[in-house]
Amino acid sequence: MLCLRLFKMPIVKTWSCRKIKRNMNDIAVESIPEVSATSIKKTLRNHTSFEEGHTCFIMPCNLCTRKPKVARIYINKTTGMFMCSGCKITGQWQTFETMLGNKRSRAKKAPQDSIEEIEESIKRTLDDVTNNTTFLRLLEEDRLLYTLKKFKLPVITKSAVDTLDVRLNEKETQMFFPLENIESEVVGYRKINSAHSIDETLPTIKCGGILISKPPKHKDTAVLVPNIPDFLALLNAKVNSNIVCLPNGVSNLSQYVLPSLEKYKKLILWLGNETKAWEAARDFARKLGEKRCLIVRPTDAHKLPHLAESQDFKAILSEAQPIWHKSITTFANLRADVYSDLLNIDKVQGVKWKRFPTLNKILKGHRRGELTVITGPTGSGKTTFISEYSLDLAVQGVNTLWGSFEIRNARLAKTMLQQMAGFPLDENLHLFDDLANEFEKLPIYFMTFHGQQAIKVVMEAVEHATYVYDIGHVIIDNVQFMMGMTEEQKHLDRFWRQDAIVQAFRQFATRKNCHVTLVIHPRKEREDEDLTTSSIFGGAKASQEADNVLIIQDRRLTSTKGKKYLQVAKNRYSGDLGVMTLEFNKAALSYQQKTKTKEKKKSDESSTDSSTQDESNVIS
Ligand SMILES: Nc1ncnc2c1ncn2[C@@H]1O[C@H](COP(=O)(O)OP(=O)(O)OP(=O)(O)O)[C@@H](O)[C@H]1O
Repeated sequence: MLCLRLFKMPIVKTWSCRKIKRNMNDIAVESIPEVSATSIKKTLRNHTSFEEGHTCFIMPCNLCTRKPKVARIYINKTTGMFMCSGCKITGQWQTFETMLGNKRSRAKKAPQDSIEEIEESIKRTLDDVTNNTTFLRLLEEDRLLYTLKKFKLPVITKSAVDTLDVRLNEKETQMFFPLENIESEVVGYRKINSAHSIDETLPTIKCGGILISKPPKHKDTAVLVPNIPDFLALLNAKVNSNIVCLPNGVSNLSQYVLPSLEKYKKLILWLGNETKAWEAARDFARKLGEKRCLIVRPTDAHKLPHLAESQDFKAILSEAQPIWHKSITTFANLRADVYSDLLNIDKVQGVKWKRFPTLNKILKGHRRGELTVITGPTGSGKTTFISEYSLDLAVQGVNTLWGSFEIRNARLAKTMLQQMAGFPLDENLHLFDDLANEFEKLPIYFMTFHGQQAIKVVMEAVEHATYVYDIGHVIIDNVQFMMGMTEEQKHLDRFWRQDAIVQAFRQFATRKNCHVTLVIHPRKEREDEDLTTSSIFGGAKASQEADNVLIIQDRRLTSTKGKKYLQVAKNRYSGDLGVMTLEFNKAALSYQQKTKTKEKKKSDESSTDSSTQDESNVIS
């Protein structure tokens, strides 16, 4: 309860268990709409004419009463989320259906109170910023130079600054970049700080505003960059395309900004050379429609614009490559991919754990699109370990979705918080707020399922979250909680049912380029024997389909000096196998590997028994 209250967890009504909850800075509860592009089309056809855009269905808005011009409604093809360019109302597909009069309710109007609320919050933000700031372009040249440097922004020409309606507060500590919606109306600001804290979108990302260069270029092309400095560097270079700064950088691409990008036929993604940026480019392209996306390949010759302002930007943009390959392709088309894979071998190997260097040695890193299965005796610490392994990755920006069916989310969050802190929380309650604030910033989402669930329902929630939050790592603890029987499954035995679940997650991981970690209990085995890949419960499917198999082995029961360790029993990426000793720090609930001094290493090597000397034993 303490955790619930202090984590500001929203109270979730129980009308449906099909919810995903973000219990951190964004406390919105997202219900999972049961929609597909086909079902949306079918409903729309019965009511009105519509166009099919790259990411949305677009139709005139007959619902909004105060139209500035011809207002249009944009309906996301994947989630059914709608947004009106006139009154700015936005909501879930079910609400839209209700407004169309398709459901039980006969209401045919958008709820006026929500429209007023949205308009009011936009107006308040715009007034607030206008009243408390002046245009950056009004500064004298010397002062402008000084201010740009203070904000660590590229030094751009006065004529480039003149094209933007950027505003500066009186103290010259905050800058406000205008965000426009699809109708080129300013609907908010992106606020940056001279103290370099995290940028803020005002009033909310739900207004769908993006930062676009001015004046608009007639060409239907836009270059998408992750940061304001990149935006300014390209603006200064007068590239021949529109420039758009993504509101959340490479962290995620919100569905609310997709309508604002509908008008571009060609999008060039220039997101940078980091692993995260590289993955984001592929994910975002899928969301934006791969066929209209080109990518600036991450090579050393293509740094982000603000990192090397002397690069030939125009040449780099003209060499951007399509991300989409036809079903049949040739090596000539793949050549650029192969080259950049080889050039970025370290990044291709995945995100490295900070806490588990031995895992990096064996597995090389955590890669998208793979399936990891972890097993171990009951109570051996599977959840505790996976919690820390996923926390480590989330701290490094891996967007993570947890499905904890066995233990409550609040308890899991408490474990993670303690692992992040490294000390017992109950003895340090005075530090709680600071820690919780830090934890809230992590891209971790929790599914609110508890107890037995049908695989279909879970998969829908996982697919939805992956689209909306750009999830890169899904953890299911544990698979046995999806074995509940539906009518069609009654004839299948438990092994077959589990195989079907593993198969579903395998396909999901590959299709969505998302890493899935499944916790699976072992079969009943003799306690004095080590577990092996064939000890995993179910048929052979789990170990066959998995890219990585991790087993927690507990030798403490069979040997006086025996330890607990994690065995990598399968590793499809490099083939290396090995073990990592798990030394438990109860105060931190952590298995974090200690960095040993040379002397300690020497004395350990001479004293460990054969079963445990394998601290970082890699078998190639
Ligand atoms: N090496 C360890 N030594 C002592 N206690 C541990 C160790 N690892 C985990 N624990 C504690 O043991 C308890 C059970 O751990 P955990 O829930 O992670 O195990 P599990 O394998 O996931 O369990 P289950 O099989 O029930 O799913 C927790 O309270 C955890 O803090």
